[in-house]
Amino acid sequence: MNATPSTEAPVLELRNVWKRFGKTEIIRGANLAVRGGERVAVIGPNGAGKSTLFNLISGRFAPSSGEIWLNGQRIDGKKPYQINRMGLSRSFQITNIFPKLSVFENLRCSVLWSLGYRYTFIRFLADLDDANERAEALLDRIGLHKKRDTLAMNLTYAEQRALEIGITIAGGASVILLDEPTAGMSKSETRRFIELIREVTEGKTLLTVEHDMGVVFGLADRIAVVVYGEVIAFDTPEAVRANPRVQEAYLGSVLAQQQAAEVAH
Ligand SMILES: Nc1ncnc2c1ncn2[C@@H]1O[C@H](COP(=O)(O)OP(=O)(O)OP(=O)(O)O)[C@@H](O)[C@H]1O
Repeated sequence: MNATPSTEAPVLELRNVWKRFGKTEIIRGANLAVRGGERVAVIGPNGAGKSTLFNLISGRFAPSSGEIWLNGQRIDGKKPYQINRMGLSRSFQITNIFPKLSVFENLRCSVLWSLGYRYTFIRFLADLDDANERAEALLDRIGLHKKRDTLAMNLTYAEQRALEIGITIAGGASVILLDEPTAGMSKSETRRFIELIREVTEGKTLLTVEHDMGVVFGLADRIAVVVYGEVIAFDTPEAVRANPRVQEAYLGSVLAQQQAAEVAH
């Protein structure tokens, strides 16, 4: 949808970003300019640096050099919570969930955190009408209304992943980073989950690291291909699929493997 060229300023931009661990260069001059509202899948071979890129964008690591911009403000070197308050939210998989709180309470905690409360005020939560309303609305959006009072630890795996997405969007961030959101799901769960992600990120900018090419081609407006710490292509799914450099470096072998796996089943 939003993959046509635009003169709008990018909402997220990496400018010549490098990351070294000791002497090892993991990210080597990465450039990326993501437009508002587009869905971007980041793909590439194992160890290419996809998670490291996410860690740099979300503030877990500071770049060795280069700049990262979010909504017109420089964010490289800022702390994760500062970047979060500036409008970027990253899923941390199920480690982000409080297993002994209910689904509703998990969502409410996230809403409150985004409003500036701390978990030590948990006893006052019931009085906070605004947070309650927002948490109820989130329950609907992620399709867990029937599980409102279920402890998070008793949810199915797919439901936990849905809750994780709810927690990630709870603060109203405009840029959402999801790390392999459908990992570990069956094919039918994956299909449903892609729909959920589409719905809950409508109007937001989404970046997702993904290995499953079905998810990538089903979800992404544009695909960023990371190989050996560089973004070697950033284009529409059709253009990326047809790109000889991408075919050679990554996609040719991955698509062949996936096709072989499908034939085998
Ligand atoms: N904190 C760290 N210290 C040293 N090396 C690291 C650190 N984090 C990541 N690396 C290295 O950086 C390289 C890229 O890792 P990264 O996890 O970013 O790749 P990836 O593309 O996400 O891989 P995968 O698809 O397998 O998850 C790997 O060789 C990894 O060992």
